[in-house]
Amino acid sequence: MSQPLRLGIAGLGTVGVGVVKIVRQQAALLTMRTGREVVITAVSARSRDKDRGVNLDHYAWEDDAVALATRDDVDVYVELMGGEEGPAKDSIEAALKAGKDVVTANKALLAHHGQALAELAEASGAVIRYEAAVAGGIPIIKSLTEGLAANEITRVMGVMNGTCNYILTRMEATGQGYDALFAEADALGYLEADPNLDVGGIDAGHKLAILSSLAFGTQVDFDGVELEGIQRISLEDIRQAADMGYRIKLLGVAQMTGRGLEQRMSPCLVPAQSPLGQLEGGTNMVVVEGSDVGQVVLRGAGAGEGPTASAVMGDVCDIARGYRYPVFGQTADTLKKAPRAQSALPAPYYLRLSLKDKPGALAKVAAVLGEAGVSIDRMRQYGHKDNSAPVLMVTHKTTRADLDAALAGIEQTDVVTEAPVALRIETV
Ligand SMILES: NC(=O)C1=CN([C@@H]2O[C@H](COP(=O)(O)OP(=O)(O)OC[C@H]3O[C@@H](n4cnc5c(N)ncnc54)[C@H](O)[C@@H]3O)[C@@H](O)[C@H]2O)C=CC1
Ligand SMILES: N[C@@H](CC=O)C(=O)O
Ligand code: NA
Repeated sequence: MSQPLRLGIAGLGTVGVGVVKIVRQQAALLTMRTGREVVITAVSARSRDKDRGVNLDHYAWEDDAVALATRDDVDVYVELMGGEEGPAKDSIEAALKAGKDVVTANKALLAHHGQALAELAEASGAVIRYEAAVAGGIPIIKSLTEGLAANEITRVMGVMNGTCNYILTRMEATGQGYDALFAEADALGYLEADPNLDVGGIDAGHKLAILSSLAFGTQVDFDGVELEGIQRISLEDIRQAADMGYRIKLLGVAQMTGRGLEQRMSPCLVPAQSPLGQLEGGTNMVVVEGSDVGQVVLRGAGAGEGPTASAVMGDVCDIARGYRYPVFGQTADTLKKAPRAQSALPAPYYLRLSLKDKPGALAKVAAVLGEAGVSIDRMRQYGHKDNSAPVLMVTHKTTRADLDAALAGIEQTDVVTEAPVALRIETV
């Protein structure tokens, strides 16, 4: 039998503890499947004394992640601390420079520094694996880099943030507000250290940027993702959408067009009975369209201890077996910088407006929409609060550019009491 594969794990939170448990509980299975014993030699986290429900006595302790990453008895550095800068970045760079393979769940880091890290890995002959970084337990990175490698990918889309899907579906099911649901998502281990990354759509945007690189052979371009979070979605929006046969999902879409790479992550209405519409709780779904394979749909747990640790350990198994390929599926020097493009594909939009309750207000809004070339399909005024009158509209198909022009015009009128909520309706 080959030498054991020795892991050094930095970060002993939700994911790190999950990884320790799998290494312990599945030791025989891991050896059988990889032909190598997989062991942990050293660990690191902020607090040594914290009770994490797992016994860490057998492992060496390092206070400093860089020291852990470069230890002689560590073959694979497993970074599970998180953060796009600081110890996560420093320690991964140190590991790569020392020629050690890296496994990480850190999408923020890869979204911001993926290209530089890929170049560093290639220069040192090391690999970086990151299945856990996108859609948790769903093997989407492996699917794109291996199973679908012979396809020209035309589109990648999906629901990629467990927290947002949990909050949106639980709001609908329980009528509760954000605060209570944050606490539930936290208890399930879904939240980022800064939950604004979740509800702001940023975490899902990081994931989409990584998938775009793999799908289209481009350098990761997180700043090119058009981002919108779920913070402005109210229970009222969820109920009105349900009433029309839709559910609201934080949906990411990336596609390469003749004009450039489109990447958008925003709350959208999708048909309630569609596969995306039926996703509950922390479940994610990724849809890939390939030139030869057609459409492939992957669904599973996008966050939480077990699913995320499962993905980390899948990467560890690949390294134990000796699978090695470039970080984004092709060498870093072949990854292109794609021009950015806004979606030109027209779609209907859901609009929720809060109008001043006075004569002529609605007429003014209708006029602005008309001038921008946005026509109204359906409209409903559904009850007054104080001096405002909530109005719901569904537009005919329109481009985002025309809609943005209309929204800007509406905000300039003196008849709205707050910025409109505009959600694309996807017929997926
Ligand atoms: N929780 C989840 O469902 C998922 C998490 N991830 C990613 O996995 C990584 C870890 O996430 P969680 O386990 O949820 O986080 P966590 O907050 O539960 O645990 C983080 C661990 O890292 C340690 N740590 C953090 N900053 C540190 C520093 N500066 N120096 C030393 N130790 C430090 C903490 O002490 C803690 O042990 C993050 O990159 C996250 O985005 C990815 C997919 C799913
Ligand atoms: N905070 C993330 C964790 C997994 O990536 C999420 O909720 O999806
Ligand atoms: Na994954």
